[in-house]
Amino acid sequence: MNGFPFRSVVFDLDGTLADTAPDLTAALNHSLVALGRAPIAGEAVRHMVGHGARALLARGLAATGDGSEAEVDRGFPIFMAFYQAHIADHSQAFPGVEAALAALEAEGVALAICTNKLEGLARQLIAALGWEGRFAAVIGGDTLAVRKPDPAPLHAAIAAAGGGPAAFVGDSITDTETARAAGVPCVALSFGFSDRPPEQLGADRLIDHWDALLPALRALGGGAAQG
Ligand SMILES: O=C(O)COP(=O)(O)O
Ligand SMILES: [Mg+2]
Repeated sequence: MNGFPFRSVVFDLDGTLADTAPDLTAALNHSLVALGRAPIAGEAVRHMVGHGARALLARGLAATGDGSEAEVDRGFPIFMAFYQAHIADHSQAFPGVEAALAALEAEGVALAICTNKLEGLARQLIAALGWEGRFAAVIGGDTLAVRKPDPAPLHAAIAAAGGGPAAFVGDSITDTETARAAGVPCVALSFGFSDRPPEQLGADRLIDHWDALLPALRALGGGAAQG
């Protein structure tokens, strides 16, 4: 056992490891315009992310008119084709991510991802950001039969990373609810895509920059962290 309190740390993807809002916004607006809708401002789209591509499209369609399943079915292939072709045109890691991941690796901590992004899209994005092979597990929204806030995907990510003590790092209420349901301590970022004030996420620790992650994890300790 190393001196670090956690053996594995699991990360959310959109709004946590990477600012993917510009490319998600472009894909959503491409789809909306193709269906004869008005585009939506990027700032509004940010807060619609976190439940997967279909949910983002459903929210965008509902905000601009008919949000029925039939409309989502119509728009989904349009969204997917565009997003897959432009998944990392503008998406990038948040400042400090690389240094924090390297510092955790230097502590011998295993890294994993638990996202509601479709696993295929998550893997495509991870490769585009140069992170292929860096994460012991990538659990997406369609990897299991359930997705966040169900605790199963987080448990699966922790198990694939070699087990606990584990902590989860995310940006949304979905992430903090997932962590609570899983009995895993949670650090939330204040600068992600949350649709509510970050102080209301109910995280064990809230950080304003990735530079603060390791001190927050150390302060959090491993006592309650069973994966
Ligand atoms: O909504 C998505 O595409 C996924 O979002 P997440 O990575 O924050 O879970
Ligand atoms: Mg997120």
